Amino acid sequence: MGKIKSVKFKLNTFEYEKPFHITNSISTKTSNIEICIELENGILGFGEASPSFRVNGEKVETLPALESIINDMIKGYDVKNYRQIFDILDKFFAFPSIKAAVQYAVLDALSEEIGLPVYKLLGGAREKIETDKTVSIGKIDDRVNDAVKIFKEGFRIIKIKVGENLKEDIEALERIYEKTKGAKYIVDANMGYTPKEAIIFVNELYKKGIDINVFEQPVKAHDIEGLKFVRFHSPFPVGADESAKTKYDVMRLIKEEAVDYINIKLMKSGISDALAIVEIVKAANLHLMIGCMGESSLGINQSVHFALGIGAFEFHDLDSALMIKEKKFRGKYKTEIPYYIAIQ
Ligand SMILES: C[C@H](N)C(=O)N[C@H](CCC(=O)O)C(=O)O
Ligand SMILES: [Mg+2]
Repeated sequence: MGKIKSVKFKLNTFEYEKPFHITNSISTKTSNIEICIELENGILGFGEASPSFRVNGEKVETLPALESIINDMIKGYDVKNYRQIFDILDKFFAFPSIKAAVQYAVLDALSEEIGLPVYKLLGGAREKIETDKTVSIGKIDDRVNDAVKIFKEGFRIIKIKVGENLKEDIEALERIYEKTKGAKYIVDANMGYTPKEAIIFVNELYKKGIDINVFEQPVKAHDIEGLKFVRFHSPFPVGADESAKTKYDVMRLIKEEAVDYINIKLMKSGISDALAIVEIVKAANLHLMIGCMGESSLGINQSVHFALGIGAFEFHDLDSALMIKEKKFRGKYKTEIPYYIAIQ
């Protein structure tokens, strides 16, 4: 029987290879909750929550308290009826990373039970996706060296963090562009600019002939008017990340015509809202990318299967597992830089 017998939580901490510096935040480690669902027939399903206090107000230390509550609420449900379980987990909207990880563990257990990979359960749209890799904020020389290293490693989409110093950001972009011609760029300000600074930034780059594929979250999460202002004064597409957590956020962003791209992260939305957001964004004829927080390979596995299954994303920013020290790779996919490839 595919009925849930137990749900177990385990705290795992991973060190970043080097400090991960984005606007107003420097991380040296990431602490995640591993979820293991055991079915009555002994089958196991795994997921991982990588909570973000910065984005969702989730503190990792508080999350183990949910273990017994979630057990009480979903024990005895059959994973074949996973929509019933998703509806229950939707009530944990204040803990989106836990919602994501438990929802994924349910799909993983079902996948093991019926012998079909999760990406096939979700639609099997693609066999391969391309990821970017990220350059942190830092001294200009370090940012350029990091970008060149990433390019030489074989990545052709480079994510560049900006937002703490407009002048240095412009210089960094100019020098990175000179050394990585042929690459595509996602530039992420993580809410660091005012709307006016954001416009100066993109127009300076445009004048220098630098093309940006997505200008992600230039301004504060709740400044929807500011986002719209940037969108309509920017030569490049503008994306929402911190502004786009739930399907309701995304409906508002579309209504306000505030962005071109939505960055879906399972850690902000869970699987259930992420599925809804995909359809809403497609219906609005806008663009989708998928991103991550500080997931290890166990958590990135979730987004890889989601992206392969759904096949709707123009960009995949799924590099956190490439940025941390991990003893054992836990993904059910293959990595051939810059690609993540399905395994049957
Ligand atoms: C790691 C990924 N490339 C990334 O940049 N994610 C950030 C958020 C990460 C975090 O807050 O821990 C983003 O897209 O803003
Ligand atoms: Mg972002």
